[in-house]
Amino acid sequence: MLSVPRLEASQGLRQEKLQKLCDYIHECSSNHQLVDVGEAAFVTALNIMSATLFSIDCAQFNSDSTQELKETTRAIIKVMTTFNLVDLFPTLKPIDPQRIMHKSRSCVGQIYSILEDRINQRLKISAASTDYVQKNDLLEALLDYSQSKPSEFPKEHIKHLLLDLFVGGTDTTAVTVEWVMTNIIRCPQVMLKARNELWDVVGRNNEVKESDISRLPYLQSVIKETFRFHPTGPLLIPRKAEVDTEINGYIIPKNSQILVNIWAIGRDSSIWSNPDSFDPDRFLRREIDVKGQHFELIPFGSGKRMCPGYPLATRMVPLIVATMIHNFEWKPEKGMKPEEMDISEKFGGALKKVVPLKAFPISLKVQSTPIEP
Ligand code: HEM
Repeated sequence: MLSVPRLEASQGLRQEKLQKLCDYIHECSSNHQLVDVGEAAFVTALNIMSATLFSIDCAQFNSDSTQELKETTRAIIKVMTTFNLVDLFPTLKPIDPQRIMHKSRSCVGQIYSILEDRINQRLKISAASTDYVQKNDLLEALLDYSQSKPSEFPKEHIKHLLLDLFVGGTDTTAVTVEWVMTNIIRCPQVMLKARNELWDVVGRNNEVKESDISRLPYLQSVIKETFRFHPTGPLLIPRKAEVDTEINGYIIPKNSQILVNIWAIGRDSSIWSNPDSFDPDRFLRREIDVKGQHFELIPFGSGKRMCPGYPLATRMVPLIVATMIHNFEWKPEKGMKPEEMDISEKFGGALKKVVPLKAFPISLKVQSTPIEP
C-alpha cells in the first residue's frame, strides 16, 4: 500500500499541498505575520495524508471554519496522549475517572462515520459510471484488495486501517517538522548550509520534488540529527514479553511490559560524541539510516511493529522542511536571539515542544544571493 510505485504515482497529490503551504508562508511574510510552524506543518501533514489516503483536502491554514476531520483528529490525538490513571490502577477502569474512555469512544465514532462516508461515496461514484477513472490513492488500493479477497480483508476493515494510518501519520510528522525547524532557526549556519544545498541541487526558482530528496544529503542529515536529539516517539510503542526471555544475561519475565528508551540512546555518550550538541555533520561522516537496522538511531522503531508509514514519512518531512527554507529566511519572534529559543521537551505519546515554535518568514524571492546569518 505504501510501496515505492504507489507513492510515486500519488506524489502529484502531495506536491499541490506543498504549494499551498508555500503560498501561505508568502502571505504571512508579506503581512509581517508570525507563523505557528507546528500548526502549519499539522495542516500540511493532514492534507497530505488525506490526499494520499483518499484524494481530498480537509484542513485550511488560518481558518476557523468547520474542519471536521482536522478537529476530530486533534481530539483523538489529545485523548491518546493524555496520562490515564486507569493505566496505573486498572481497578478504576469501570469508573473511568478522567472520562478518557468515554471521550475516546465518542471521537473514534465520529471519525469512523466520516471515513465510512468517504468509502461509500467512492463506491457509489465508481459503480455509477462506466468510464470511472481509478484514483491513485490508498482507498482505491484497499477497495481493490478487499474486493479481490473479501474473506481475508472485509470492507469493514478499511475504516480501521485508514484511522490508524491517519492518526499515526499526522501529528508525528508535524511534531518532527516543528523540531527540525526549531533546530534550523536556532543554528543559522545550518539553515544557510541546507538552503545552499537546495539552491545548488534544485535551483532557486524550481519547486522541490520528492525525486530531489535523495540528492540532498545535508538536509537528510539535519533530519536524522533531529531524530537523534528529539525523537518523536521517545519510548516507541510498548512491547510485552510473551515468554520468559533472556537478553544479554538479563531475564525478562513473561508478561513484562518493555519500553525501549530511544531518547536515552540518542543522548548516550558511549555511542555519540558530544551528544548534547546539535551537529548534523556527524551523519555526513557516518553511514547511518533510519530503516530500523542501525539500532543507535531507530526513530521509526524496528522489527515487525516498526512504523508502517516510514516510506511516506521520509518523503513528507524533508519536503515540508525544504518548502519552508528553500525561499524563506526565518527569524525568531520578538527580537529573540536564535540561540535563546526554547528547546524544552514535553514527554507524552509524542515528544512535543513545551513552547510552540512561532517565527517570522522573510521571503527571499527578490534577493539574488543567500543571506548571511
Ligand atoms: C516523522 C513521522 C513519523 C514518525 C517519527 C513515526 C514513528 C513511529 C514509531 C516510533 C512507531 C512505533 C514503532 C515501534 O514501536 O517499533 C510508529 C508506529 C506507527 N506508525 Fe509511525 N511515524 C511517523 C509517520 C507515520 C506515518 C506517515 C504513518 C501513516 C502513513 C504512520 C503510521 C503508523 C502506525 C499505523 C503505527 C502503528 C504500527 C503498529 O502498531 O504495528 N506513521 N510510528
